[in-house]
Amino acid sequence: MTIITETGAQFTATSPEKDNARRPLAGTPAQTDRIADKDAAQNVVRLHQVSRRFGETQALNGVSLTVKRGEILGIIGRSGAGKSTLIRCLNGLEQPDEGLIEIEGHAITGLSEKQWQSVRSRVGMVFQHFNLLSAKTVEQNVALPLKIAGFDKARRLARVAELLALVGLEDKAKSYPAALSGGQKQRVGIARALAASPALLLCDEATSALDPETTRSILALLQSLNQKLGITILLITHEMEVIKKIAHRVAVINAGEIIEEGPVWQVFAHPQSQLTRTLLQGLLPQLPEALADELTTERQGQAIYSVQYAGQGSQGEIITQMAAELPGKFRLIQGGVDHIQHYAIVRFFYSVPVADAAAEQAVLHWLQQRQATVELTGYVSGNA
Ligand SMILES: Nc1ncnc2c1ncn2[C@@H]1O[C@H](COP(=O)(O)OP(=O)(O)OP(=O)(O)O)[C@@H](O)[C@H]1O
Repeated sequence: MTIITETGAQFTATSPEKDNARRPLAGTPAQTDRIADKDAAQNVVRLHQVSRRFGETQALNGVSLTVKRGEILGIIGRSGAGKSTLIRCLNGLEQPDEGLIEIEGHAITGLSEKQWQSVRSRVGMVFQHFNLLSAKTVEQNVALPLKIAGFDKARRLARVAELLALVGLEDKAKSYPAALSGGQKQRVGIARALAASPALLLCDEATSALDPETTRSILALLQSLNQKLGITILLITHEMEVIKKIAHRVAVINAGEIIEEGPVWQVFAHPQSQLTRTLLQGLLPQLPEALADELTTERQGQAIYSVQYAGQGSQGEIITQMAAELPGKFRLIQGGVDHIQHYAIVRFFYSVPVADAAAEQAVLHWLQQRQATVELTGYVSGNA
């Protein structure tokens, strides 16, 4: 049965018995289309209460998320958190048990295979292990989606040349994947993903198989494509470094649930969950190991505090200001400044002798006035 909705979109209702993998989910097509109309211009992706279970494993548990047009959203989580399941639900390889997924305002849950074809061209996919066809040249790999989309040979060749120029591989058109470096292979993967001019690029651990330098160049490429073409990017990763380099917003996923979400600078400056703090650990200054080993909860010797702060412009110089305005009242142990999205993210540790309660209070008061997040880390006997 074909249903024509108020917006003119056509949906073919499939029988759940016949097509279990693509059964319609919550919300009638007309309802979902109304939501779609309102948000389509702003949101390239919208997930509403999406769940997916494999036997006893709840891979996704009520995930709600939007990705705005032109945005780079990073989804970070540990192994088994549900990242791949989420991306597989977006590229049609997996169907949720419950919930709604829209791409550019069109519900993709419950579509027939034929309807899915037209959505598919709006979504490009970049894989961790590139997934290139080894028996085909670079040019042929990139041309594949164009061939499927029905481009004639002349248009295919013109578009492939354009795409290879975009990713900096003009001279590799006739090479085979085996003759390329990992970074070059990923550039081919990106060119192929962009072939049909998608609105959304899904990147599944796109840099995890690459060395740090190549990772940087691929992330720079993705960032420039986002800026030049305005393409929306959703990337999944287990590395905060990747998020920090290119994402505008980040969502942290754990056991199938989004546990934290926000602009990258904010999540770096004020992580809410313990998992986010753990994921950030390698990127933020830490207490020297010898000192961390000595920490106790018993008030004695020196109190050690950690400070997290985000400021714009000269506000990033909080450590030097503090030293100038509170001379002799604290001792800086370790600290650093990161620059993310026009914010200076400052983290440092300082100590004060517990015997000098006035200094301890003065420093705390000074930091609280500046909305810094201050936490007592512990105490050490003697000098910190
Ligand atoms: N086809 C499947 N059959 C059974 N269990 C599955 C299947 N796919 C995923 N799972 C389970 O669902 C959970 C989430 O898996 P998923 O692959 O989405 O996690 P992930 O965050 O991508 O992990 P990784 O980073 O290791 O790839 C895991 O416990 C996994 O074992």
